[in-house]
Amino acid sequence: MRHSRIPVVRELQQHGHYSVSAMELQPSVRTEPEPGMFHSAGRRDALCERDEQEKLSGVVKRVHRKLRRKYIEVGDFDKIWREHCEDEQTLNEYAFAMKSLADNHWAKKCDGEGRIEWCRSVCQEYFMDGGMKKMLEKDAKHAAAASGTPLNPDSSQPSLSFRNDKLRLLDVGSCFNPFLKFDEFFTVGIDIVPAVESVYKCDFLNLQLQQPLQLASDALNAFLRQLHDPIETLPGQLFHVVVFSLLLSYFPSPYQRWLCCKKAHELLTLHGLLLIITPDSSHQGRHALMMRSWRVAVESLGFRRYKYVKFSHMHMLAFRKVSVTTSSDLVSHNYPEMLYIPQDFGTLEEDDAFRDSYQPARSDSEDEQLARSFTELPDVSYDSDSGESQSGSAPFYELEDPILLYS
Ligand SMILES: C[S@@+](CC[C@H](N)C(=O)[O-])C[C@H]1O[C@@H](n2cnc3c(N)ncnc32)[C@H](O)[C@@H]1O
Repeated sequence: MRHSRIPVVRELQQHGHYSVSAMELQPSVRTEPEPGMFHSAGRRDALCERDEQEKLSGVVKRVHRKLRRKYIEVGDFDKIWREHCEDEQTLNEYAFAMKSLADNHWAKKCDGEGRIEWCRSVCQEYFMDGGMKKMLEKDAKHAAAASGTPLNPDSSQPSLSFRNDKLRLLDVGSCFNPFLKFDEFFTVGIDIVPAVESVYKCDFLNLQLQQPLQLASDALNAFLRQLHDPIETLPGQLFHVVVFSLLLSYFPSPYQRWLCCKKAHELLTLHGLLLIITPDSSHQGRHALMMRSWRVAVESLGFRRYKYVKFSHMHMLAFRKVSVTTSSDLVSHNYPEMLYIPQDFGTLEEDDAFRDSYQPARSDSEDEQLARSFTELPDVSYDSDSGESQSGSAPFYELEDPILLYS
């Protein structure tokens, strides 16, 4: 067997996909099951699997928690991040755990909630099945109505055809390159710690952006084929899709999340899509204000929301790039701070995507009760949503203090 240059893969090769013991995980705090509890080998297997899943998600959650704690204690994110990126053992354990969760647990039980499939279907609908055209028509109508001029029929026609062309997709925090298997994408997966060889090593926070290449699509694809590992620079306006799947909540500071969204804007072609998946097991209405706040922050960068869906453990958001330049005015608005998550305030909320799947966040009846108590109100501004979006729409006011937004 060829031994990989990637430590995580080497470990997988040496110990097999299921072995977590080699990772020197912290001992599990679960109590042993009562004798006679096992009614069948199947149940015993299920318990073993559950224990292992718990250990793996524990590794992931501990890394997130440690970063947050350090950020609160030290404050200097650059210093903390540098130290974090140098801590190879922790990073390798994390990548191993994440890949094992995806391969051996989420894939079997659909616990990952089909986030990758969701991204794929949004791209299909938007780029291939007329979604983008519909949005551009809607934009043109609004622009005409706002300016009081007649509608120009050419203004809504996208000049791009994706039927025969692959979509260039950048998967940031790719870990195990889940998009590689789809033919419609020319996938570039990047991660601070790749768990598979096809992912390039790259710290997105420190990625340098260059002037866009003025090249035809074939030449841009050729450019991507000859990328070298590690990636330290990329030209702007290169990708049709940028994916942040479970990435933003990794960072302890809202500013880092905002920086990532700003970079995504620069890396996307006009009309390209930014797909954000962020964990949250609570009912849709519970963090509706937070999601409204995210929307304002991301839209301030030159995006417009295209879709929003709440899965039981995640929010799924799609934003389309509607202007080449970023309009965000950092001085008079607090946009970066708007990309907050509950954990920023030292709450005990878990990283919900890594919650042990057998512990529901809330019972169904509690969920229903909450859903009933949540009143739908109309959106405050022009909404480019395709109609599929089902966000809870509490009235949103731009506040300077994100803590107020959260309360
Ligand atoms: C929770 S995992 C998500 C993995 C995968 N996207 C998924 O949905 O299963 C977050 C990933 O982001 C990576 N990551 C964190 N910060 C990063 C950065 N600055 N640049 C690139 N990758 C980063 C981590 O190493 C980790 O693999």
